[in-house]
Amino acid sequence: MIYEGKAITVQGLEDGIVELRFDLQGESVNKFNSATLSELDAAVQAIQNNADVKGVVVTSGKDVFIVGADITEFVSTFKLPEEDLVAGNLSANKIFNAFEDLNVPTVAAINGIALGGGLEMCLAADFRVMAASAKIGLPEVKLGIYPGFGGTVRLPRIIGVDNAIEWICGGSEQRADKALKAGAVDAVVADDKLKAAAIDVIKRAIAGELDYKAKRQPKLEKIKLNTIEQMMAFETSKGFVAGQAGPNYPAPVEAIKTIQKAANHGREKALEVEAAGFAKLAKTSVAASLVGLFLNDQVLKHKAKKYDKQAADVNLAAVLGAGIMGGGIAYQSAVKGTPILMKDIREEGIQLGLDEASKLLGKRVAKGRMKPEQMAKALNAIRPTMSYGDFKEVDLVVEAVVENPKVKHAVLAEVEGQVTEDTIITSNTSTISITYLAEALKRPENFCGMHFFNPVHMMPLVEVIRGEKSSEKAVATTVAYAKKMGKTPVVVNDCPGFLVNRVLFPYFGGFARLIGMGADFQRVDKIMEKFGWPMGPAYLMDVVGMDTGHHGRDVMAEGYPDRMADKTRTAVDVMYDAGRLGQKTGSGFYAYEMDKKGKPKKVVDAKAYELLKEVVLEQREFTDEEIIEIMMVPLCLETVRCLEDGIVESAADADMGLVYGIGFPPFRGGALRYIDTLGVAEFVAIADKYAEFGAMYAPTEKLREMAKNGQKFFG
Ligand SMILES: NC(=O)c1ccc[n+]([C@@H]2O[C@H](COP(=O)([O-])OP(=O)(O)OC[C@H]3O[C@@H](n4cnc5c(N)ncnc54)[C@H](O)[C@@H]3O)[C@@H](O)[C@H]2O)c1
Repeated sequence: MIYEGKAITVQGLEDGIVELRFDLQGESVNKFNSATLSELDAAVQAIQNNADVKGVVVTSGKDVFIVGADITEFVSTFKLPEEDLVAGNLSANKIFNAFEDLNVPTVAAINGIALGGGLEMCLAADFRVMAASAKIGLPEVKLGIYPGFGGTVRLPRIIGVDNAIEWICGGSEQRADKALKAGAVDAVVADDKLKAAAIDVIKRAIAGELDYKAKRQPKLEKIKLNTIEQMMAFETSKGFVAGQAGPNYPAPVEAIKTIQKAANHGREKALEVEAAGFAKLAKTSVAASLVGLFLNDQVLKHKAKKYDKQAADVNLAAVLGAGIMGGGIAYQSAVKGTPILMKDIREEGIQLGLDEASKLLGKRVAKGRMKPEQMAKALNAIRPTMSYGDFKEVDLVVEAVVENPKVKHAVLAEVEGQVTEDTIITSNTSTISITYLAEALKRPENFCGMHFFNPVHMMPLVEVIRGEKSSEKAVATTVAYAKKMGKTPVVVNDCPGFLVNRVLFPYFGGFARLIGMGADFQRVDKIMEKFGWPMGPAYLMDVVGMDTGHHGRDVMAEGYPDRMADKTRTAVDVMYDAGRLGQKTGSGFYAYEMDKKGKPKKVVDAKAYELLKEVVLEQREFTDEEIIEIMMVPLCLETVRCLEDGIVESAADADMGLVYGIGFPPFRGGALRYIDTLGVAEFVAIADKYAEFGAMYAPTEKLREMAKNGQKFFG
């Protein structure tokens, strides 16, 4: 054994060839944490000091090569001053350089996945052999940063600038065939031949058949493009990538600028350019938010896993109501492998649900993401019915009939009489209290909320709502079924609107207030879209449907009369009364025309402005910033209340619910992260500016305490 650490070992194989093996003790995958990096330093030195070594094969003892950096370490690292971050990257790079500069040939044997720092390790080797099933990539931009272990330097010098920009700015994983074609790897072999093939490459390099020094040289030099070629490559891609990423995600464009700035330098200087740009990105609030989001997602996955033990199997599900939601739920369940009965009381309802499912499946087939026979199988897994015939076999029911408490009470009691004593019954209600709905049931312990978002196949969130009497088994089974459907479940406690709608309605409340004070809804939409929302509030209301918004607002007003009951008629009342329900009726705040692809396209409609005059009570001037504040403060404060009231268990649950459920701008991390970014004290001061607007804008006592004590939601 030449070197033995907790993450890396180096030992002789045959004929002077050594194996440098990554195998992080106590973990299921290899990660490039700081301890592994120090071990790499020591391992490379041990190889340098051993005159018998003739070649190095880098392998992994796990199913994957290296999944990337240990992102949990980013939180504290990114808090360091910029110059310390630069110094940290440069000293890490010294280790990779020392490996690259070994006076013997090196090869990486890539199995499973090699991402981020994992791929950067491979790029520092002379040769790369890849298993056919493996994937490689540099996904750092997804965290608001770019590669910092030499990826922006080595990759363009290996696969060319255009390819490197595509890989780094897209952040996606590349399959072996694409990696080979781009020249990122030298060979692709069957998975079980990987190590043998890598050893063979090293033997040929030792024998002089393969010139490892010639292979190494371009990585040490400037990029081989002349001035005009460079301009073409960099300037064109900058425009394109900026357009794709949008102004709120700076990392991809910064990556291009870095490659460009370093293009005419050799390795050492180029790495300095990379480190400087990396440190700048690491200090942005975008990086903090996206890293936070990644870690919050891990927290949720971990929590959901804990429910596995108590969950019962769901081999057959049923959905009541084949409407917009019921059709979507049936599709999602079937596509992910759980057969489902779809019951409605109307024949045409069932047909609509089936049509929607086959349309979605057809799209997947057309995009090559599904084979026709898989489509047939999924369609067969949806069993339409107008009776309770097979309900004795059902493990879990999702009730998705109209949002009316009386109808829901009747339907829930009816279905309870048709299923077994163990069947879990859930409701997809958007706003009605689960504890209240449970009053219709003989076995309320078997009941909880399972709140999907529209469109079901696209939206990642499912709120699982624990009513007062819901058993852990009911919650656990629902969480497990949501996971099986490919969704991210967040468990919340019961209250009107649960987490997501409880928070969303105050946001609409802010919107109503703005309209009442004379703000132009189109301007509000534009500002909020620039802020990062997928659509502004007026457009969103049109998509959700004015009837849903109107009804939901009433339920919320009843639940939280102090802050959510409107004192005057609002823009939504006006639209609703005029029958302008939004996209579904062809007009709402906007009018809708069909574009060439048959999708509704919004256009300005003077009639809407005419109608709104009734609710415009004054004419105030607003800056863009004020509009953002008036919209965001109520949403953020309600999120704080949900946390304080124990509706959500943690800040991570709350923020992920908002990002996954209503498309809260991911680069802002969620409502609580947004407050942290502004500073709790600054946020409280902003809210206090609007004290005249009443309880919806009033910070809680606890938040004021946090502001006073300099506390944050995330450490
Ligand atoms: N549409 C959304 O954006 C959305 C989002 C989340 C949750 N929800 C909730 O999902 C539920 C359904 O909403 P939707 O938008 O799909 O409504 P929808 O009107 O499109 O569909 C309701 C369906 O239920 C059927 N139905 C009525 N009574 C029934 C009964 N006794 N048995 C079986 N079927 C019956 C109707 O025929 C209709 O097909 C509501 O509780 C709603 O609040 C809706």
